[in-house]
Amino acid sequence: MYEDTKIVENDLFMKEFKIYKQIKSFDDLKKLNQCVFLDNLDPNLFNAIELNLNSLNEEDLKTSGLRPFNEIKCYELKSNPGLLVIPNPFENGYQRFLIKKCLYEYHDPPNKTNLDLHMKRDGNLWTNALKCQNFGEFNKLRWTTIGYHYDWTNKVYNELDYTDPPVDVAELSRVIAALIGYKNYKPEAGIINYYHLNSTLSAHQDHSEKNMNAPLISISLGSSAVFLIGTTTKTEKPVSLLLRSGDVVIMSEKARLAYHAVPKILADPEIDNFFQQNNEMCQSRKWYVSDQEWNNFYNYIKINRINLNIRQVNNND
Ligand SMILES: O=C(O)CCC(=O)C(=O)O
Ligand SMILES: [Fe+2]
Repeated sequence: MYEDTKIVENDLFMKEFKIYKQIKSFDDLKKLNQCVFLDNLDPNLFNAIELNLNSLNEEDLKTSGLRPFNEIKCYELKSNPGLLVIPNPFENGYQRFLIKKCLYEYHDPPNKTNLDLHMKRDGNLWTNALKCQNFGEFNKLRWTTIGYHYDWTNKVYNELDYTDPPVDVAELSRVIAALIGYKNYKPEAGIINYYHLNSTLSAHQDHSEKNMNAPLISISLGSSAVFLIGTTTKTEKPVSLLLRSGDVVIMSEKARLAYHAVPKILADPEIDNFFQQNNEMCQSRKWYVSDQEWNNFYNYIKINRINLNIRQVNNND
């Protein structure tokens, strides 16, 4: 999925990728003055998209850790129709839970990780990480697959290699899909990407899914990423978006097959803001993560990024 070795003449996507890869800090990024920050969207670049509760009710949003309906905003990038962004729609504190799940649980067998390609598991990866300085082998974790496990060699989803996606991820993605009008969305596969500050993800299209009509839903957690979103050709200059913890990107319709990439991960000077929780309100929620428990997850996530990427693979009957 991630390899796109096609050499293209006049590759403007690559040109941008190289510019952003060299950036060292948030200040550098701001000086460049080209990357779109989602907290202050330029109406010349984005259209507001009307969300719809459709078959949902406020309670469905609440159980998925989302804010009340009227507080969730969605925008479409005018230059790339179908590319939607939902700037952090989560309740305060809910991101702690998602991060905990990605670090502690979602990589457990039968889910697969890149580490399984060359080592046998010996207990839970995160429990082992905490016994080591600086998380030890856990730093080598690059991806976990859920649902239909992706076969990276043959670039297909393996029909026979399926485990139900985690319920919280499945429910959350169904709710997000419904809000943008996809009432029958089936979250059938997912990739959880784990990035260090010097990781990159090169330009690619996600075209292994049989179903190209269902949107691809992507949730950013932890450190920030410069995300490049282009069109179906690399000869067009991509737009760069800064994705911060909690931001949701949706690739739908014409943007479903757009080239995209992550040239840069940056430690976010405002990262603490995304994980604050109102303890009185949150303690009753099933997703509550106490400050004490949060500490180790926080130490990892302040210098790493997690991306949860959910797809429908098959066509609806
Ligand atoms: O990390 C991201 O934001 C994008 C990940 C991605 O494109 C993928 O997993 O296919
Ligand atoms: Fe992708």
